[in-house]
Amino acid sequence: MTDTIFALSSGALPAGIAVLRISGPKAGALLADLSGDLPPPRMASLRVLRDGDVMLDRALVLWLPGPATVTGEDLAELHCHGGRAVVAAVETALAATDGVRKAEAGEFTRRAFLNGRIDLAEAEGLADLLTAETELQRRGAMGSVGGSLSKEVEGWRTTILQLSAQVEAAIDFSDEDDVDTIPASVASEGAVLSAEIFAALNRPFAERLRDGVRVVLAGPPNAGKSSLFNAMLNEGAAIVSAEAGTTRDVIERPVAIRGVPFVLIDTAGLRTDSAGEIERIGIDKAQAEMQRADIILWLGAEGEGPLDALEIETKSDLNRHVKTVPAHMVSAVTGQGLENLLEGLVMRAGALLPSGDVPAYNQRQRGALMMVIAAFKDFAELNDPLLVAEELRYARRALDRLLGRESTEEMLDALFGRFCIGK
Ligand SMILES: Nc1nc2c(ncn2[C@@H]2O[C@H](COP(=O)(O)OP(=O)(O)OP(=O)(O)O)[C@@H](O)[C@H]2O)c(=O)[nH]1
Ligand SMILES: [K+]
Ligand SMILES: [Mg+2]
Repeated sequence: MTDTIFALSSGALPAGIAVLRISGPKAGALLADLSGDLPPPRMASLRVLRDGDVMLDRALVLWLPGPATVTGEDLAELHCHGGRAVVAAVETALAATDGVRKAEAGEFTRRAFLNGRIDLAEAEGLADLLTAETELQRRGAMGSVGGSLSKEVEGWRTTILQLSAQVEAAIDFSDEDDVDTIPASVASEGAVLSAEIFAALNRPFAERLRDGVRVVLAGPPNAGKSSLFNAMLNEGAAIVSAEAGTTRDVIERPVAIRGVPFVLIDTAGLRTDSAGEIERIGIDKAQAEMQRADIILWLGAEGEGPLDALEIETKSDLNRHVKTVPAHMVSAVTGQGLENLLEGLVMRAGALLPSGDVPAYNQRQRGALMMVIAAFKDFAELNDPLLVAEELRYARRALDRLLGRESTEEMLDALFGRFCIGK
């Protein structure tokens, strides 16, 4: 029999309320033992919880019989007082029963998946949601949890099944030794599907929301990179001084600007002459960061930075007007132009990040979509229906894997390990 699992599903203790969730075949019996009777299903009831003769707490309890629950199993919830001793006492009482134990990280969600309550893409979205720190990340993850990603993939899967049916019919109706006609519609519909999936692969990746847009501040020594970096973060993270070559190491800070996740990166000033050994290493690192950057703020002489960099005129309080057409003029001292710069970055990030309106695919999911495209690649040239049927099966299986209908234990461990205990 499956273990019955329990965990604290609410936040860290002490807290106003602690929600203990129990899932599995013994959930009902445990609840009845603790609260004296099994309360009516799906209604919050106030009960005194007891372990034998010992009163543990007065709690709001919920009895949610399966399978129509989040885990697909019998479920009970105890809304206790959020003291450490109270929760510890209730947990000890629960664990005393055979076949009942504390849940592992992500185990509730894993059961929901195994019981078909959510598919794998939704579980991944949920993992992202629990770690989301910005509003945009939350909306992106909602796209998976709400099932818009799964719906899109389901649509492709249905098309593949229909194509398979057409090919199977062609095989059935042809003569034994003359199996070489594939309906023209199969090739054309296959090409349309393949193009659609290709377009989806070209959307911004789901990971981009988690990792943030990388903005690198670059330019010669003393251009004011570290000063601007500090001003944008509103903190003194980087050392600023009048000495050229102050910054050596790369300094990076994640920051949410208007709900959009960014990583700001301060780098060593670029120069070839008079740089000592340590500074030289810093310059190499700066150049590597510029390669990786999504957006480069160029604080050096106009036109001397990378082609797609944003020309920034710094120290605008000094009224030097050294650039003819700067994208932004800013002063780290007075804060002039700073808001405009941040606004401009948010606008630029829009094109680089998933919008939340269209599904975004993560690396694992993109791998599956690539396999579908590979299966469709030589479709038009294959005139053996048996081969085409095989390719279609392969494509369908790739989508099944995407949705988790064919998943390995190893992959599940990796995914559900990302969750915290109690989820
Ligand atoms: N007036 C004025 N001075 C600034 C401004 N920003 C930076 N400075 C000054 O310019 C000098 C260099 O600033 P940093 O921020 O250290 O320049 P950096 O580009 O990081 O220099 P390195 O790390 O050495 O490459 C310091 O003396 C700053 O006080 C500004 O907006 N206005
Ligand atoms: K400096
Ligand atoms: Mg610096």
